[in-house]
Amino acid sequence: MAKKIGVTMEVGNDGVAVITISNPPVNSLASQIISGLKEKFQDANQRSDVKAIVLTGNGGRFSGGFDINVFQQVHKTGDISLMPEVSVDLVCNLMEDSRKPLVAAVEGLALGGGLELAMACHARVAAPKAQLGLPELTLGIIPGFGGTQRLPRLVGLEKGANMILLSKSISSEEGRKLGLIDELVPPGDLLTTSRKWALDIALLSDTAKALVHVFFAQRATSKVPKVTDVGLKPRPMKKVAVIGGGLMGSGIATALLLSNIRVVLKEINSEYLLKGIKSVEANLKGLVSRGKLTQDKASKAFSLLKGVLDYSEFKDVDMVIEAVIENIQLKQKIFKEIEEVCPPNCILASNTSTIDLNVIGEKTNSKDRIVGAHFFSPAHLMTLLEIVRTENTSAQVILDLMALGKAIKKVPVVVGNCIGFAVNRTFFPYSQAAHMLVNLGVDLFRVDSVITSFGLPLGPFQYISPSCLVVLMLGDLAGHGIGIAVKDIYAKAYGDRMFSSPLTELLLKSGRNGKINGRGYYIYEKGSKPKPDSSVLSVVEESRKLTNIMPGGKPISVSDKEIVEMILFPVVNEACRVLDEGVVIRASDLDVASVLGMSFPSYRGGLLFWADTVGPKYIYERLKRLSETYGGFFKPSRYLEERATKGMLLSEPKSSRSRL
Ligand SMILES: CCCCCCCCCCCCC[C@H](O)CC(=O)SCCNC(=O)CCNC(=O)[C@H](O)C(C)(C)COP(=O)(O)OP(=O)(O)OC[C@H]1O[C@@H](n2cnc3c(N)ncnc32)[C@H](O)[C@@H]1OP(=O)(O)O
Repeated sequence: MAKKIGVTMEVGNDGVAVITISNPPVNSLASQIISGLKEKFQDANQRSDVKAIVLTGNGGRFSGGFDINVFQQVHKTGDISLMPEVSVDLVCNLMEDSRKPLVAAVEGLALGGGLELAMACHARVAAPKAQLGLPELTLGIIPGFGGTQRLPRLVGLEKGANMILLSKSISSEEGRKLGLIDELVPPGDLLTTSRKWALDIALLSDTAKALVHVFFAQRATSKVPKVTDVGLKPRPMKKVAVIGGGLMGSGIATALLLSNIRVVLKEINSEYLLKGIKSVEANLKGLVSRGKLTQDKASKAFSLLKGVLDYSEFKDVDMVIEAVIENIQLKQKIFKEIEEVCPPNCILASNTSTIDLNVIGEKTNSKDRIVGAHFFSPAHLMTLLEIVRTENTSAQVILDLMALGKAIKKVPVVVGNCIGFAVNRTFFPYSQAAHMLVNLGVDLFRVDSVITSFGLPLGPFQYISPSCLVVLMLGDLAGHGIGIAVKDIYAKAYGDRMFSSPLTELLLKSGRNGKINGRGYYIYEKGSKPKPDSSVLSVVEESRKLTNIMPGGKPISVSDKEIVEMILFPVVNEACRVLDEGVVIRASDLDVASVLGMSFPSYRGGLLFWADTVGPKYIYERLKRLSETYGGFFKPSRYLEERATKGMLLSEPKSSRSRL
């Protein structure tokens, strides 16, 4: 059968034009191939439906280089005009200067002009064991498609010169190591990966879309209807009192001091007060040692701190931030006291992450001044500040706290008052789902590994939601005793969709309280990475016996993708309820909060942006099937069902305004 010679172009639904060289057996660059390439590149650059271009060779070979027969003809005839003009108009103008990204998909071999064409592309994806080289000197010529310039820039001058002067080829594996090849994939994935690369370079990638979304979403958080658009001006916050010098209180105090705000730190006795002051000092020292703060600035900040054991310094404070333990009675007592001792316009804020603010302020007559200032631990480092408003909180107070948040380099996100507010409420199913999977027989270290591969910095068993008091079954980092303390509060509010696992209690009973005492699911030793503690598996087995949810007593078999879905889809589901109840002003606020508060990968755009890329319909159907198998924990929310069935995105604004 006559061999098919030519250059073809196919444009896929993804907008990628695949240009293929066909000239068996080595796809040598004969004159008609070169003219064909010129024509296709011009066409691809002109077509509006083409977003990016992939160049490849037919028959498992990219190209063996320029057609040596032409050289032979020139030798015979002396007619140099037989040499097609290629370097400038093809390689430079049409390829390197292409307005659209151009990726070479290299298989088999790319030699001489073949490799030179590949190097004129913006990136190169190769299959294993491809032969790459510039053997022109074996023909008595030098590389004429720009290879003498591009190869050394890609692999370094020494290696490049060596390859050219010795006509030495390398494999695509070595090319990957040297930077000549950008990604190595199996032959079957070559075109798919090359297309993705081409689109990524075109900045049409999901990653680019996600990060641009987060950029604008973060700026949108400063627009709060009826607060920032009614002509109010924020009042200066020169002196702030922090009640409670524990982990959160000392972190909050540090954040305030770093922005030159005078801080009065109150504790109940001198021992706790000294501890709190030492914690602030340690926070500042830590910043200095990490080069984030000069010693002078640290000393100046520390000089603005005053420790007290009573309210004598409260008479001229602009704001009080309560940061004591999550005890309702204690908080109510404190709020009653500060209402009496503070100026009448002083803002009365609580750092609570769990308790209803209306309950906290129950014994006061200052409902308009009560607000949540929910920091995330470590409070002097984490940038998210949830500003929790009740239906009584005044716009001025919200505006003042937003301004203070910005002044101390936080990203304030205004949210509504419910158990867990926005982030903690949304993410409480995160750890519970992980615990369910482990009780269903899935290896807990695998769960952590899958979730970190998805993009969260730590898995649910090592992770802690940064506010320290967030989700019911906390990871090692916060200490498991805390998680149990808030469990009942969540159970009361969201009991219909919770999974209760004895694993945390069993872990505590076995003397493992997480990083606090060096052992949790992992072993923590100073200076080394946490190591999975295989001895914890006996505790896991005990939990599995108690919950007895493994079908037929046998561990379930799930793929990594299913693990991600079983853990994050319930989180998306709860986010839908948060949207439905108007706890956030807009979906993108929750994206920002998920990224800054839970370290959800920003390159996925935040929780709801990611969910919309997965597709509400798919999420709804998966949760429906999971709820049929595993019960109400996965039951799709009304909002999700509605959006899925109407083909709407989760992030599309509700017709009715949020309750904020
Ligand atoms: C003299 C003119 C003066 C003017 C000079 C001005 C300079 C301006 C230059 C402009 C363009 C320059 C572009 C570039 O820089 C120059 C080049 O690309 S030169 C070519 C570089 N490539 C090579 O040297 C590769 C040579 N080929 C091989 O090494 C091997 O063939 C292979 C590719 C590794 C495959 O090996 P095998 O699988 O063993 O197969 P064979 O070797 O048997 O070959 C099969 C078959 O293909 C023919 N063939 C191979 N390569 C070419 C080729 N590049 N052009 C034409 N034909 C080629 C080979 O002859 C066999 O043919 P068959 O015998 O089956 O008919």
